[in-house]
Amino acid sequence: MTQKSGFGFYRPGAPASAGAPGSGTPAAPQPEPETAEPAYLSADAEIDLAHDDVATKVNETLARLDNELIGLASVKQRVREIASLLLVDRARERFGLSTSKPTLHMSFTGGPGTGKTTVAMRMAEILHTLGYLRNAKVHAVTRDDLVGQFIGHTAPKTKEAIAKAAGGVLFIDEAYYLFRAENERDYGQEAIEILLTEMENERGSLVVIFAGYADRMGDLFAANPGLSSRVPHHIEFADYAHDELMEIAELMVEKENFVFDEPAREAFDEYLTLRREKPNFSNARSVRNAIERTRLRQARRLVALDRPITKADLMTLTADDIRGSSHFG
Ligand SMILES: Nc1ncnc2c1ncn2[C@@H]1O[C@H](COP(=O)(O)OP(=O)(O)OP(=O)(O)O)[C@@H](O)[C@H]1O
Repeated sequence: MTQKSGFGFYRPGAPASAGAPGSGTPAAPQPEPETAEPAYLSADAEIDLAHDDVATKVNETLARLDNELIGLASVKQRVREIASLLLVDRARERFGLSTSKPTLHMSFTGGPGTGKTTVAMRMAEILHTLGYLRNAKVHAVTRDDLVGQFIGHTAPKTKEAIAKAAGGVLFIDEAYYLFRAENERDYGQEAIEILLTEMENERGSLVVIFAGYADRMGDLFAANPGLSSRVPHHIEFADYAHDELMEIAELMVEKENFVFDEPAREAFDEYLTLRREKPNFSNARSVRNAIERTRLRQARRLVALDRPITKADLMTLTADDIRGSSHFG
């Protein structure tokens, strides 16, 4: 038989549910509860891992991740693996099978605009659904939010950021800036020490994700072995290939109820070739910015038209809208 009850996250050691309140008749003196033994499932109970309420919600989030992000096959695979591990842990706990509490701190390495923040948001949802986090919030910070300029300023700043993230995810973007090899007395080290303590103490209610370029993150972990040992999950985000960036552009355009006509598609393809060679190219973020500027040029073109406009006009981004970019200059 498939058990369908009690899908709230069940932690061994937590008191068993008190059950329904009384029927209204005067309460007879209740015997002392014997022990607060958790109500584990019986050995012959079954759990439908693929379809119970929690698994269904997790699968919905994974499906959303699949649909909203083009490519990233290995990232999606890693997220799926972590979710599966936690679903199985949860099932084991319900049978009273002891499982060590997982450490869920992570590093997301990769260039800008490769989807790290978006995946962090979905990860937070999954961890919340599975009961590992109290909420699904991601509090994103950078060095400046954690490290002060003067002595005594760093600890309160770091603690405040941790307090804001409590119960959810603390996402530290460009985390390697916390470590400055050239300056032993840099206050970043103080922030790292506090993070380390809180990552251990708050294991059940805070997940820290360190994000940034892989090589520089490697330096941070190499210089801080204590940090490295507390971050067991490493997920790598590759730069997108040209065709993936085209697909990302099409997806973004479609989501906003726009279309590229065929010449616009060709123009955007050329734009990408030019833009990728220039400095500060930021993968999908650059694509999003380019589309926003294209929309500005479309708007300028439409308001200048000396004829009434149609729905198709409002939806269509043309080659001219794209070729107005300075990158074609
Ligand atoms: N694979 C993808 N498919 C579709 N959209 C994507 C993809 N990757 C990123 N995006 C979009 O690009 C934008 C930037 O992504 P995101 O902020 O997640 O990246 P990031 O790696 O955290 O970047 P940064 O470090 O620059 O903040 C977002 O609008 C996101 O939705």
